[in-house]
Amino acid sequence: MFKIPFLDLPPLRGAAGTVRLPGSKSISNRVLLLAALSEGRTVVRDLLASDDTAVMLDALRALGCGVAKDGDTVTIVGLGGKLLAKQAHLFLGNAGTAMRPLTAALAVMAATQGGSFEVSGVARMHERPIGDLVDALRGLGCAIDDLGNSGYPPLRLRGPSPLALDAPVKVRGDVSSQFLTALLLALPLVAEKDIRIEVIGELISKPYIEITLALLARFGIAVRREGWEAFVIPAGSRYVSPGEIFVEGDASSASYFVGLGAIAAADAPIRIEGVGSASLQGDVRFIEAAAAMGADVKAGPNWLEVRRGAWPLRGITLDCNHIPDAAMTLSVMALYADGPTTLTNIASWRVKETDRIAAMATELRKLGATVEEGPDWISVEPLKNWKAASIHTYDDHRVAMCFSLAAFNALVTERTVPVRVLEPHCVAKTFPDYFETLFDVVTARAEDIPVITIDGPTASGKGTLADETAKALGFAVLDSGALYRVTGLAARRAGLNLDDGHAVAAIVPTLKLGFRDGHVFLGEEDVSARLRAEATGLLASQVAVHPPVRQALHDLQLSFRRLPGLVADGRDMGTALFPGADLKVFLTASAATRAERRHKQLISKGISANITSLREDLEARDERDKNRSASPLEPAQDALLLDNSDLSIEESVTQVLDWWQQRRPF
Ligand SMILES: Nc1ncnc2c1ncn2[C@@H]1O[C@H](COP(=O)(O)OP(=O)(O)OP(=O)(O)O)[C@@H](O)[C@H]1O
Ligand SMILES: Nc1ccn([C@@H]2O[C@H](COP(=O)(O)O)[C@@H](O)[C@H]2O)c(=O)n1
Repeated sequence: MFKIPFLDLPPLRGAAGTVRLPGSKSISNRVLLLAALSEGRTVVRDLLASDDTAVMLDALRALGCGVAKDGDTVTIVGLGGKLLAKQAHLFLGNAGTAMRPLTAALAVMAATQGGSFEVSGVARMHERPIGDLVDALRGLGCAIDDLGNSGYPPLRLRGPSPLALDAPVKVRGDVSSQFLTALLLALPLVAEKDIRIEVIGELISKPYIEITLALLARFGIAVRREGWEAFVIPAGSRYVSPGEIFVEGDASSASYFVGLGAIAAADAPIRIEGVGSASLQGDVRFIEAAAAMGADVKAGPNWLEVRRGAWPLRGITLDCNHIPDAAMTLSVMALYADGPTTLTNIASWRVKETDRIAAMATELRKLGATVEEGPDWISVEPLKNWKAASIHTYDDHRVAMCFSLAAFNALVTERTVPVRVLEPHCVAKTFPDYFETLFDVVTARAEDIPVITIDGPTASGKGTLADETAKALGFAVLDSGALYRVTGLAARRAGLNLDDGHAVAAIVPTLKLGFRDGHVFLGEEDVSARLRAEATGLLASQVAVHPPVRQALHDLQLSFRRLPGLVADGRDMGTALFPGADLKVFLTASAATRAERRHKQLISKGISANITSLREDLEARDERDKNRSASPLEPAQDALLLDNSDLSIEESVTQVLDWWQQRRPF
């Protein structure tokens, strides 16, 4: 996950490949609660690992459930409907799928078994309505205290208190379908007689209720549905664990890749694994909306293949009540259409993680789009004159994921712009590795992928500065010195004459190099520590003088230029490898400072060293690097010089990030 303040997406141009979706959020949290209410053990496979499931799991632990995690499999030992803990304070973040059902289940259990439970969340959760559910539960006889504003969390659920289950339980269905879901999940716990739930108003988001009913059936509860107006939980209902259950991929998350295929999969399709025509989730019907806009979609039971069909996309007008979450994706696809796109019946957007109608309208306008909005609709015009924009994400995962599709503006305009996504880690709510997954299947022109080069003499701090800068921007790192070091080491081990450039160059293609978690592998051997030895540095500078060796390493170094960007450190990054780099830094420090730092570095690793000979070695290495004919160590003409003799690491990084920001259009 990109845990950084912003992520810049350079212009993207194509897409192809296979994406495996994370588990559905809606199914994951429902299944966890059902497993917790059942008796015995339930093995839940392919569970979504995200913020929302994490708060649910924490809550279940606090209530006394057994929870054992092994990768994306979680085993729950349920309560069998009996409260083990009679008091708990449950923090539920911004997870509506945890807040609403837990409120109902705990209110009902506290009423019948006694206890006191507080449920709270982040500030936005305390602005998300729950009053209709609370009213329904109070109507039943549950004792619920408002701990903040009436009608919103936080709440206290306490008991015992007598329940009146003879009359129908009434709940509004026109604000959030989660209120009805919460009652459907909670009331089987007390269904000694038939319990009838009646919906007031037009029920929205019906497909989510279908998920609830299907999962209830898997756990032994056969709810009788009377149209969408009434639901009857049969007398004697009892949760029975299915033993093992698989969570299907998240259909709402699929929408970004369906949109991606429609916009950018011009040659080969995007294959999406984990949802398909047999999916329980209503958002799978997003494919119909995407097809109406022009996407070419094929569907199997648990997979989708999407490629570009009509281009430009077609503007549409669509009632999106059945796909409220996925529909947000359409509003960004609309930028690539041939006419306006109007999405209606989306009032629920206003009470989600943020006011999504306002958020989408504001951020689309930043890109230059003409957008109109109403209480329950949004209309977006196609965009021709794109502006580089810094997209605010409102702590809303879907805003962040949707706007990644704006990075394909190169497909409709000559004047391409990058897109900055602020706080990209908000995707952790449902799809922590969203951007990594996206980068695996999209393509950009190499010259569009930003590069920062950091060249300079030995021990000036290039590697440290490159690592920290890359971390701040989410970029990859090329430690080109490591490639010369590994070549020198391998040549020495092979007994080669290091003055024979052709012989040394010939072993480069045979090296079985691996780069994993910041370590360098030669075959199966982790040679990272060996490479950092001073002696290996000297071997490196000996082999680095040969043009054939430099040529042999050339393409390998270029291959590090990957999305979303690269920081490359070495001696000739700005002069030879990336002459068009967006920012070039030439980093220096006095020889005395550098020798002192290297000395400290070695001593801290428990390696004894002599500061005078270290200084002699590094000066000798610098001399050789400066005076060789092939790509000598020298600043590029357009490099910015940074002498960090008197700067801390943090100050150096801040300087480079300032220079970088000055070059950005945001
Ligand atoms: N600005 C700085 N202030 C203090 N110490 C620093 C600074 N920059 C780097 N260092 C320290 O100096 C040492 C050498 O830094 P680093 O290994 O990054 O240099 P390098 O230029 O990449 O070296 P080489 O050329 O040998 O690969 C490290 O211990 C690092 O923590
Ligand atoms: N772009 C580069 C990088 C390194 N070298 C040579 O490798 C030696 C080791 O580099 P470190 O950065 O790991 O210290 C260095 O002294 C150079 O001779 C190079 O030529 N070009």
